[in-house]
Amino acid sequence: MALAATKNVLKFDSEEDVAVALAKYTAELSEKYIKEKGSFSVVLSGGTLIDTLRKLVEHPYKSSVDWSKWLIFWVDERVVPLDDKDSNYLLAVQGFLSKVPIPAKNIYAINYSKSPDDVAKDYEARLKNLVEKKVIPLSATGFPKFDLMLLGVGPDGHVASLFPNRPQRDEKERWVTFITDSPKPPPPRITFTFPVINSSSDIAMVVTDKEEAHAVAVALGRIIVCPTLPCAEVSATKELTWFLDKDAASDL
Ligand SMILES: O=C(O)[C@H](O)[C@@H](O)[C@H](O)[C@H](O)COP(=O)(O)O
Repeated sequence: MALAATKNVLKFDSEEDVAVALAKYTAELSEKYIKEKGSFSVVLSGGTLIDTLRKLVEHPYKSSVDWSKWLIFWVDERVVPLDDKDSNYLLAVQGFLSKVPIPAKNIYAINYSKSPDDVAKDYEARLKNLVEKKVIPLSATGFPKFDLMLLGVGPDGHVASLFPNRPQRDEKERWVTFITDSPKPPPPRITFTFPVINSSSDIAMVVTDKEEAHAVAVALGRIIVCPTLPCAEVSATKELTWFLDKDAASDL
């Protein structure tokens, strides 16, 4: 029988404390997974997460983490050129990836010059190829199993680009899907689906804003809404860890 995954809720006085704890957590998982399996697959989101990761590119982690073994993916991406101000790739390059020596071939940006549907299909095909080559393992659920996903939550309770009142949150077959009417701009995006997100080994939900306090309270079962919010549907196969500052935890 599979053991139930652990859920941790960590509350901190300030966003700065969240950043310190998130860097330590990520560096420790990096060491653990590289020891166990020779690589560390990390899935990024956009938004404030990249800034909250800032301590990871500072001493001591900048030199102690084995960046050569990291593989980088995006849980969601805006379908815009990679040098567009709205690109999650550009955000991550500027705030994180340009500061550490992750090999360029290990950074899986989208091929953006197609329709959103085709961009999603292309990203999914590339993931399938990595699974075939055993770069990314397949989970028992039949979906790829990433080591760590770093997710933010929107004020409306979205995660990745899975929004309330949009059908993408119910997708059960595709690994990567698309949206052309995202309520959060810009409208065209691709996103991992829940079966992929919930097949991850570890997930960190990083929330540092008062605006998201209601969504956090729903996700952690303190407030019930029907239907529930996408952020309440996230689960990990090993550990789901919430990193909250005082503001984000204020409705708990
Ligand atoms: O493309 C994006 O914008 C994101 O990936 C999105 O899912 C984000 O993580 C949340 O909207 C939280 O954003 P904040 O951290 O900025 O609140």
